[in-house]
Amino acid sequence: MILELDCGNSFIKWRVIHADDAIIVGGGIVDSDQALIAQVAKLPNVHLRGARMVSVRSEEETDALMRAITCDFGVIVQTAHPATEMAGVRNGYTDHQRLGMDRWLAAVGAFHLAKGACLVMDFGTAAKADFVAADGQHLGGYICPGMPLMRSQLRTHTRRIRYDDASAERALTSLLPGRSTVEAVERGCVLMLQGFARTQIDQARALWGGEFSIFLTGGDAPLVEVSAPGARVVPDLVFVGLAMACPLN
Ligand SMILES: Nc1ncnc2c1ncn2[C@@H]1O[C@H](COP(=O)(O)OP(=O)(O)OP(=O)(O)O)[C@@H](O)[C@H]1O
Ligand SMILES: CC(C)(CO)[C@@H](O)C(=O)NCCC(=O)O
Ligand SMILES: [K+]
Repeated sequence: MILELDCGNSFIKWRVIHADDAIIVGGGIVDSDQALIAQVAKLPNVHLRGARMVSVRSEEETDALMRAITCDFGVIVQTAHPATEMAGVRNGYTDHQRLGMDRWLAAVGAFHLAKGACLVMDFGTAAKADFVAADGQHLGGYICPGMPLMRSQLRTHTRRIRYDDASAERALTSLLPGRSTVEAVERGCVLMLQGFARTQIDQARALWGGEFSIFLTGGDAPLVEVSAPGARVVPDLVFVGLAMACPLN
């Protein structure tokens, strides 16, 4: 079995898969290294043969997690590294090392699945869009605050915006004009994300006409699905690219 890890800025997504057929044995989302180790250790009958990881955290944090996994589960952790080219995709950044590895792996994974031009949008702590042309050229992309960052900026920098997580969730049963603070903020931020998605799709259409695939990933992808008709929602898109970057067989 193989342990796969996607370390984002707020959460670590993990799963354990069978080495030969990639059948998923278990997985989850945790907010700390300790919680990750505890959850993986709780899975029954797990015999890890290896581990692979993508991280957008600092080198120190990434190394600490790698060491903890090696220490607790006895496997070496392979990490994905920046590349100028992989699986037919050419990195479009002037300095390829600067492109976030989560974006790169999602783009490579999407191009592998689409076998053609694709627009990849990832809605996590940050919202990201990346463009890969039909010939595999990555054209670059966009980064803006995602739902958690927009919401926390408003809460932090205003005095009268205060509400709890439970009311935030209730506020999103509709997107009509908000009639309370929580509704106004939560719905306003969702409309920002949806507007971001629509603008990216317009841009893809201007570049490629109708000939492209749209991929949505990240924890908040469901919030923008209605704005991207025909998009493929692939929650584990980064893992698709990760398996290509770190083959363990
Ligand atoms: N089970 C879940 N656990 C945690 N967050 C979730 C879950 N389901 C949906 N979300 C939402 O997903 C968002 C976080 O997305 P994601 O886990 O993709 O972020 P991240 O990987 O930490 O960020 P980034 O990829 O930008 O570094 C949060 O806004 C959260 O509300
Ligand atoms: C944008 C984030 C934070 C999203 O996780 C990550 O991809 C990252 O740290 N990227 C480096 C900056 C860049 O991609 O240009
Ligand atoms: K991520």
